[in-house]
Amino acid sequence: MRHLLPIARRAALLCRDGAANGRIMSSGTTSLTPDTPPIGAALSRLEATVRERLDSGTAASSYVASLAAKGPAKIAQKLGEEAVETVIAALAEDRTALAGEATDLVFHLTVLLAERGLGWDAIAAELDRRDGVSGHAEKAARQS
Ligand SMILES: N=c1c2ncn([C@@H]3O[C@H](COP(=O)(O)OP(=O)(O)OP(=O)(O)O)[C@@H](O)[C@H]3O)c2ncn1[C@@H]1O[C@H](COP(=O)(O)O)[C@@H](O)[C@H]1O
Repeated sequence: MRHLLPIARRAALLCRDGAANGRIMSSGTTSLTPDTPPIGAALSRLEATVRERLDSGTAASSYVASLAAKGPAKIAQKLGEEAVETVIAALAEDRTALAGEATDLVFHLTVLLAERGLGWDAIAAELDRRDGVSGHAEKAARQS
């Protein structure tokens, strides 16, 4: 179900299932599971595990190691597949599916970043650098 080919079937299932229940938070975002750890802690823990698997995991016992053994192009392909599935879930207005697919997406991005020698600290630094800079203003500065 997670491959690109059956996407139409998956989209139909997602549409049939309809919107999932979600708890609306004061920020306007939706939490499906209360009392979860901060995202930074979750990403750091995942990154540490992924790095350990890339360094010393075996394909037989580790999905990360088995994916890495197929090379960066395969990791990138999986990331692309998960991106498409995330879009499908979003358009199906199924929050549970969207959270699951977005998690798959973030997981595979973590693997790709780590395999390329990057970690979430680099992304955090770039987000921090961009903080408060309007996208419109940044684009206008680029064009002038
Ligand atoms: N978060 C995840 C995670 N999310 C998704 N997946 C796996 O990602 C794979 C992708 O899904 P697919 O259905 O597309 O996989 P597939 O059909 O086997 O893919 P291909 O045949 O196309 O390669 C599935 O095997 C999922 O189980 C994950 N595998 C691992 N993790 C984390 O990574 C850690 C290390 O995992 P291992 O390397 O397996 O020990 C785990 O402890 C988790 O924290």
